[in-house]
Amino acid sequence: MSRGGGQPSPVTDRSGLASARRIVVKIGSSSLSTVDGGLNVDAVEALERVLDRVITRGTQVVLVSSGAIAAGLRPLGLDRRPRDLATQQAAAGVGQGLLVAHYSRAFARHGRTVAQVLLTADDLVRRQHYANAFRSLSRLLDLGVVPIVNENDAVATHEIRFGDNDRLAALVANLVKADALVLLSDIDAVYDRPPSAGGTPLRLVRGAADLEGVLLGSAGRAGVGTGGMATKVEAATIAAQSGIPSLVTSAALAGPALDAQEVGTWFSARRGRRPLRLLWLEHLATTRGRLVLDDGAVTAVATGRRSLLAAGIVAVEGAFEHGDPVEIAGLDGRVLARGLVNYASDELPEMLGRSTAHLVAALGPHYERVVVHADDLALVGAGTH
Ligand SMILES: Nc1ncnc2c1ncn2[C@@H]1O[C@H](COP(=O)(O)OP(=O)(O)O)[C@@H](O)[C@H]1O
Ligand SMILES: N[C@@H](CCC(=O)OP(=O)(O)O)C(=O)O
Repeated sequence: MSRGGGQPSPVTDRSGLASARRIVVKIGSSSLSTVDGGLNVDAVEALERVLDRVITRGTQVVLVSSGAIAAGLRPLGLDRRPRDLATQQAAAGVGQGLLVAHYSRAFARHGRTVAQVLLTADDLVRRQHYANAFRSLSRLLDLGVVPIVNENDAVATHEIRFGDNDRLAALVANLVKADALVLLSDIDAVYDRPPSAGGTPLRLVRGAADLEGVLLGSAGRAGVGTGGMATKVEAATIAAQSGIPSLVTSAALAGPALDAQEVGTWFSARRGRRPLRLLWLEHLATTRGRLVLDDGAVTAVATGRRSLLAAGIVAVEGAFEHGDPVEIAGLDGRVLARGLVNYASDELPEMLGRSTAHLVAALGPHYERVVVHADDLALVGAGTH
């Protein structure tokens, strides 16, 4: 889904943040937890003070807040983020309520109401679901409510999880047609190497070339954050592909950042933008298998942007159903695209390498000629600018 009417974001550099119409602000667990693992109520209140000021001057804010699992640790007697899914779900179930209770109290100090909005990946990629999520979030904003979004961790399974809220925030920014995405963490900027290795902050990222040689490490505080800087840069890239610029900075600098001061790392937006479904396919979908193509089919798909026909497929790997996401690779094993497949893995082997004329003769005139339609194909790295 593109931004409203395909209009580019009016925010082109940091200075635009001070007058943005609508922004998505994401805050990570590392900024919301105390050193000993509890929920940092001071941090919740500090963020509320900044956001209240921004909303008062006329910017609509959708807050994507992590911290459910972190907030659930202490009540469950856990001293670090659990590894297994069931305990993560339990911690999130306990922590999410506590987290939103703190936000409700904090925003009430300035007479504001918040709404908890829990999303799964499905809510953002299936057309009817995202229309629903868009309607709900838009209505909340129009009513002056601050939506507080998180992944629905208590029920999310490995298959359907975003796993990190950085990318969730980028998709939400696309969904609500935000002017900018602000990612708040425990570090003031993206550095050219992890902080343990020193390094210098990047001020501006215009595209992939500005990230060449940059080392993005894992989460800073063991047992709290999840994705580290890599998922923030990926989120900023997804947003850029949606025509939305991003700022990565620390929660401590949220005030100056939203007042458009020169802090953090600014990712400028790309001009063209891609539909939400293709962004999901390229960056988020869990693939179920792989189609291996001959060289001609690789060229047709990668260069010609053509649909994939059975004639160009030489092997099928994995077990998948009709409609599942699959990897599309060349004979050398390099993945060139991801796509939604029109056949199940057990239907394909007898079709491989056969021409369309042959298949029509064998399977009848109504058979689906295309194995992966061009509209359902996301070239890997295509959005890298
Ligand atoms: N190149 C880098 N630049 C900045 N931070 C980095 C880099 N590589 C790794 N990091 C780490 O990423 C951490 C932020 O990620 P994370 O802990 O997942 O934050 P959050 O909980 O806010 O999502 C920083 O504290 C830092 O230690
Ligand atoms: N949804 C999870 C957070 C996942 C996540 O991305 O955390 P973080 O890397 O701290 O932003 C939670 O609320 O605990």
